[in-house]
Amino acid sequence: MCTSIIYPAGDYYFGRNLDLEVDLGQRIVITPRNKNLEFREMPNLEHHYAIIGMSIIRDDYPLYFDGINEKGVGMAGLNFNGPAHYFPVQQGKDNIASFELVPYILATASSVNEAKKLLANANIANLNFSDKLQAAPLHWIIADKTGASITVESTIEGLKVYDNPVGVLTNNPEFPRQLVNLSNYRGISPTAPENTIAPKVDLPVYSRGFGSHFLPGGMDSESRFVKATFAKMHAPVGNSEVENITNYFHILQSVEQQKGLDEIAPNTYEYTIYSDGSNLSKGIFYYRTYENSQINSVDMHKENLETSELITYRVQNQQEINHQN
Ligand SMILES: C[C@H](CCC(=O)NCCS(=O)(=O)O)[C@H]1CC[C@H]2[C@@H]3[C@H](O)C[C@@H]4C[C@H](O)CC[C@]4(C)[C@H]3C[C@H](O)[C@]12C
Repeated sequence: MCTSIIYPAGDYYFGRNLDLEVDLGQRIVITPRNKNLEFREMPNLEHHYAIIGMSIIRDDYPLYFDGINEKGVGMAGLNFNGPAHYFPVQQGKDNIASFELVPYILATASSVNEAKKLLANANIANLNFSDKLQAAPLHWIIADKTGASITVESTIEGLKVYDNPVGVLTNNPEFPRQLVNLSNYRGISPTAPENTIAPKVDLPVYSRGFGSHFLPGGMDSESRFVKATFAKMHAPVGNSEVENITNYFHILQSVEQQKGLDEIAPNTYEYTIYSDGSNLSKGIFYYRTYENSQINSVDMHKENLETSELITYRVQNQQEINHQN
């Protein structure tokens, strides 16, 4: 499972938890402005916005899981197994393969509004990157540095682009159903509720945190959607970049998957392989991993973005304990 959020704190911070049972060997990849990006059914992009994010590289192509661009647009692909449906190439449409969608949008959109325009005539084409890397069933969240956010879902009914008023995405079911389900938790609150069930009976508030007594805590997608929304909506705004990115990771940790809790096959468990988040205005990419709780960062603007070759950083996966004696 995965969870993606946009967190407002003066600047906006965007990223995700990547939950899976295997580490795919991803790296932090910067696609500079002059890296020729090829698309199966669309014209090549020789010059475009620079991108930074988590990705694997195959045949010199960045297969981004999530990322942001230099204009402050962020995008993440999350599993959508079941409802996801991609279509044959269609004449008269902008045919984009699912694995091309993140690089395509981030290379060309400077805002969520521009992304919407690009998607207006899009068809997510059922093309595989290769026999080994077949199309993954995904849906996507796109957000920008103004705080705008949309969800993109290609189902049997066609391509849907929804405004995302909570700035959260997890997995199944379809996005409108996640919002309907959220209504069930209208009463969840950081403060203790009034006794409305039996006002004349003394029902003591015997514990702190009463307002979130009915907050779901499961690993499933609906539970994470509700919990991440609650955590995000009530997260404080810090006074510095460090405070803000610290708050940001606390939100994602509220829906982190610990090893051993989500068995997807005998003795095989899904877990939060990495969490990442970027300051959309500053172009700084932060991440932690399951093994390394320290927050690491890569600033895209410290690289020469006018170049034409992919730039990669190894994911720091080693835990460094600060031994104090
Ligand atoms: C599995 C990842 C999503 C994590 C997630 O949502 N897990 C929830 C599982 S579930 O709901 O509980 O079943 C997705 C996110 C981005 C995906 C990758 C990117 O789309 C880039 C390429 C695309 C290729 O077509 C397939 C390999 C791949 C490298 C994808 C592998 C995999 O599907 C990734 C890594």
